Amino acid sequence: MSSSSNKDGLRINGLTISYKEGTPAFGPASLHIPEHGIYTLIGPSGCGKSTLLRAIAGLLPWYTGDIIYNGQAAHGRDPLIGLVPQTYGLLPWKNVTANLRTALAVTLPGRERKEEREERIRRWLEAMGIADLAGRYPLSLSGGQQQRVAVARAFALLPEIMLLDEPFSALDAVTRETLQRLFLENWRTHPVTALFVTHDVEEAILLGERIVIMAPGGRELDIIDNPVFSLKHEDKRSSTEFFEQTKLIRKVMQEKW
Ligand SMILES: Nc1ncnc2c1ncn2[C@@H]1O[C@H](COP(=O)(O)OP(=O)(O)OP(=O)(O)O)[C@@H](O)[C@H]1O
Repeated sequence: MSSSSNKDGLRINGLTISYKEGTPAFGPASLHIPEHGIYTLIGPSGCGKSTLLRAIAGLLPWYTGDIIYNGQAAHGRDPLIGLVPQTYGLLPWKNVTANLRTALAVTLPGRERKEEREERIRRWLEAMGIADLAGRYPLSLSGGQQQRVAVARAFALLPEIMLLDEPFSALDAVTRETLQRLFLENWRTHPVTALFVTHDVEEAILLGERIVIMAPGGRELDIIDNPVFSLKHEDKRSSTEFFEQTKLIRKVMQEKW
């Protein structure tokens, strides 16, 4: 492998994922996300978005083709992957700090001193604006607060790849906008290679350097440059670029879905 491929990012080559014999739930399709890139993925219900994320996360062994990270098979080498699910995935019997502590203990056993780990948990809770909720239990938190915990937990793992499966879709519009901004601010300070699945065209435009539009069956991926991404976050929605990009994406969706 050449040394340039060591920083190649996430590469999916001719990937086909099937749950059982018969029609594949995804693919065959290919996709490349450069290291430290963030792409959003939008597609109709049932086209295989979650299936793709699960396969990248190593939770679905039934695939053909390659999932490669920085030049090496992702699952032989196990790059650290943070997954943010739609339904938070928090342990209800543990408080917020203990939820993060458990995730770190499972994922990075014995890799750092206790004080360092506790400090990192504290910093990420602060970065997500929930330091005051550290001792609370998940079921006493609102959906938006639980999702902040889930995002803090994913970042605290210091993953190489972050996969987000419609993490903000259950939230009201205002909470959702706050979390989009907060997520992006944190991603900019810690630019992990990320694939963010969403149903929402606006969210895809606000958060993706490039936008992947998936056709039914996950066999065709259109990858669209996104000039909106480089604008200041608070200026994005009112920009001409945002308006034009929305039109473009809707057009592709109408043609392909
Ligand atoms: N555990 C499973 N066993 C068998 N088939 C599955 C399983 N999970 C998903 N599928 C099938 O795989 C296909 C893709 O599902 P997937 O959940 O990946 O779609 P999606 O694009 O994430 O949908 P949505 O946007 O509705 O969440 C669907 O046809 C679904 O029925």
